[in-house]
Formats: sequence, structure tokens, C-alpha cells
Amino acid sequence: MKAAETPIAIGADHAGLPLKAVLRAALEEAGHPVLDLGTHGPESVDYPDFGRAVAEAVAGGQARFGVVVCGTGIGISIAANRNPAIRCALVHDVTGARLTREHNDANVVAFGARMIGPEVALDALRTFLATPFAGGRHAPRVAKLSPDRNETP
Ligand SMILES: O=C[C@H](O)[C@H](O)[C@H](O)COP(=O)(O)O
Repeated sequence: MKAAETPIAIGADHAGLPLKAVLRAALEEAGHPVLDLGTHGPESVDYPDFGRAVAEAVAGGQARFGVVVCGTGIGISIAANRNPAIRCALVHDVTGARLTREHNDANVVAFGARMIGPEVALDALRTFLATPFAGGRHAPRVAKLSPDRNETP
């Protein structure tokens, strides 16, 4: 993974906490500053709170990418995508991680800790961070995801 100054924000609920720890350690090992927005303990918590916190960090420029984890990855990706500046992709493999960066310019990646193993998540995260947006035909499509550009033709 390529290190950069601006941190990567990471957040999880209780179900995602063990995978968050693995991903955070790998990010730090690779030299990425990490903004860990919790949760920090095993107590049951609500995934929308952590999806929102990561989304706000990315939308506000405190983080260059976000990583969110819950049991399925579904709830916390829905929560992150409630922020209009966020394009959060629920990813289960390396191919999805690559294509959501190339095609969707995703700025947050979601993982389901009860759905995939840590090695798959690590490979997918490395790919997500290393893959640039392809632009071209994808640029006007991504622009249509903005709240003022979602009209149908
Ligand atoms: O989409 C929601 C997530 O998968 C949550 O992590 C999950 O609902 C938590 O379930 P529980 O409270 O049974 O641990």
C-alpha cells in the first residue's frame, strides 16, 4: 500500500470490531495514518453511528478514504451512503474493490466481517487503495450520483 499524509478513516460496530483491528494494523504497517472512529470495545453498538462518523470525516476532508465494517457490511454501507458526498461500495473480493474504484470512484469501502475472511478483506483493501478512478465514460455517470445531478434522461 502507498502511504499518504491524509489519514484513512475507519469505523465499525461490535460485529466488525475484530476485522477493523486487522485492517487498521495493516494500514499502519504500510505507513498510512489512520483515523479510528470506533467502536473501541466489544459492547453492542449501532452501526449507523459509525457509518455516519466515517462518512463525515471523508466528506469533510479529514480523511482521503473511509473503511467501514459491520457484520454484513450492508447496514454500515447504507449509513455511509446517506451522506451525499459519499460513494460507499460493499466489497466482497478484489475484483469488486478494483472495479468500484475504476468505475464508481468509490471513496468509502465496506466489508462484512461475518461474510468474508480477513485475508480477502486485506487483499481487497490494498487493491481499493491502489486503484485510481478510470475517468472517461465513467466520469459523467459518477457526476450523476451527486444530489443535484440525479435526473433521468
Ligand atoms: O447490517 C447490520 C450489521 O450486519 C450489524 O453488524 C448486525 O445487524 C449486528 O447484529 P447483532 O446485534 O446481532 O450483533
